[in-house]
Amino acid sequence: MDVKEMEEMFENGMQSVRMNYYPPCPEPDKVIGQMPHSDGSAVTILLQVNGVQGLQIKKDHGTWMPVKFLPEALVVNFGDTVEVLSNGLYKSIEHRATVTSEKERISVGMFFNPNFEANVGPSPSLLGNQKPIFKTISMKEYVNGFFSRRLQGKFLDTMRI
Ligand SMILES: O=C(O)CCC(=O)C(=O)O
Ligand SMILES: [Fe+2]
Repeated sequence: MDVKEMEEMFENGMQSVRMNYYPPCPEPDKVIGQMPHSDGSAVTILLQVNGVQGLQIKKDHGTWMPVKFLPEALVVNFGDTVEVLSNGLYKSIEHRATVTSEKERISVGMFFNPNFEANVGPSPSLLGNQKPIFKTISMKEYVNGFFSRRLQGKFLDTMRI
């Protein structure tokens, strides 16, 4: 991606944090900590605070795979913004959080986003002569759209052409 284009988009970018507390549940199979979703961010960095496993990612065939907890490690994933920017080349991973019957679980997600002057759409410098598969919308519309729906599935599906 053209450096200038990236700088314009991400300089003074919006960062946000979500702190998740999942209490234990006597019947963990009947509940979900966090619904399946992909993040709206460009990049997410997740800290699993207290060593309890619970994050799962959706693999190609729709099967849920646990992400092994590694002490002192961060989990890094792409969100919808990178999938849109790359015109679908890099996928935002769908994930969910499960709970256990024994112990609470705590995680902290840091979300790295474009600034509010930016537009979110396929990057002109990456696109070349490919056909864009996503619409371009303002970051304000993107954030409003993302947060006015349930955290479920992939928000970028609403941007497909
Ligand atoms: O708790 C986790 O492991 C995942 C949290 C998450 O997906 C989020 O906050 O967006
Ligand atoms: Fe997430």
